[in-house]
Amino acid sequence: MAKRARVIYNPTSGREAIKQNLVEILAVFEEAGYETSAFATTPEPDSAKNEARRVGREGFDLVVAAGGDGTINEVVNGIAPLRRRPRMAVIPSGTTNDYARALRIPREDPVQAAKIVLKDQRFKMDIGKAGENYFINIAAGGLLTELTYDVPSNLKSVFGYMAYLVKGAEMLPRVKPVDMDVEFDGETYKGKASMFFLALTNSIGGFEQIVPDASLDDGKFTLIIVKPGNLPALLHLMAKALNGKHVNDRRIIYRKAKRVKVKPVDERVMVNIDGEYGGDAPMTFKNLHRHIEMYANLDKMPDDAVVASDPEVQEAERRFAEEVDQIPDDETDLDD
Ligand SMILES: Nc1ncnc2c1ncn2[C@@H]1O[C@H](COP(=O)(O)OP(=O)(O)OP(=O)(O)O)[C@@H](O)[C@H]1O
Repeated sequence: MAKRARVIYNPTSGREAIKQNLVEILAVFEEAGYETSAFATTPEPDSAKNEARRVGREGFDLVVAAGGDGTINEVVNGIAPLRRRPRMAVIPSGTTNDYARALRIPREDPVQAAKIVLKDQRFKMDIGKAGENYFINIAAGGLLTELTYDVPSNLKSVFGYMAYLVKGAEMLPRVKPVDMDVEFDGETYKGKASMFFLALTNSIGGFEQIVPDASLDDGKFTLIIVKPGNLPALLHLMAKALNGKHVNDRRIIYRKAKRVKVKPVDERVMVNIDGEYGGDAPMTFKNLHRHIEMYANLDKMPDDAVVASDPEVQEAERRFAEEVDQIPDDETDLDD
């Protein structure tokens, strides 16, 4: 029987880029040997997820998630619980496109993104399970969580993670460290933390240095716990994170872990999963090793200058650096 592919696309995302190129995109998957059909998502919740699950159950061989990060996350959530899971491909058309960045898939032209399938390069990617939800990029609690809800989406789209940082500088006085127990692969952190995050890729909001050594299929999350600090201390840490120098900073815990449990002692901690609210802690996070087979561009590409070359991101970086520069060094110590 011919291999079957379903392109699940968000007709509204990225100025309708996918919709406008749909005929060509379908032709690419046909050329790759798939009998290909398309499904346009609707505004109803879980539309992409339900369709992905349906075709997965029907035995389709490939599901193509075409849209923004939200659509891709839904497709993953649709197929992740299935025993027999179809392969996945990604055509980015949203604004941040973190997954496409991590998979080195072209982000400007959806037809070029589709053509990655013709290289026939695939690998089995780790995904995370957070409570009952699945994620492929990041789960976070504390500062980052609040920021994601507060940053207007147009700002988020232009500046990516930089927007979180700039906005974060304004919000930090409101961010209270929370007492929590974090268990990770037999170790425990007990104490106050400003934020924690668990990353699967090294691309978070278009910001590639936060997890400089992330591997997509090592079976482990990169866990970062940010210990409490005053406003300048945290800003300083973020400035270091801009060039990946935070990994050995004593104000954070930086570990690889397969299983992480976060338990706040008595306060509410909202958990952000791939950019959306995903429930409250206590929550257990599991790394599902090599769970989804994914088409990617596995050729070694030149070091990504992508973020740095974006003038808007550069401007955000400059503004952020200015703010951090105004902080006297002696204020950057921990206040715990
Ligand atoms: N036909 C549609 N009409 C209106 N909204 C839709 C439709 N299909 C999906 N949506 C909504 O689009 C959202 C998902 O957007 P998606 O992540 O694909 O793109 P984006 O928001 O442009 O990208 P990004 O997340 O990268 O900013 C979901 O909230 C979903 O309900």
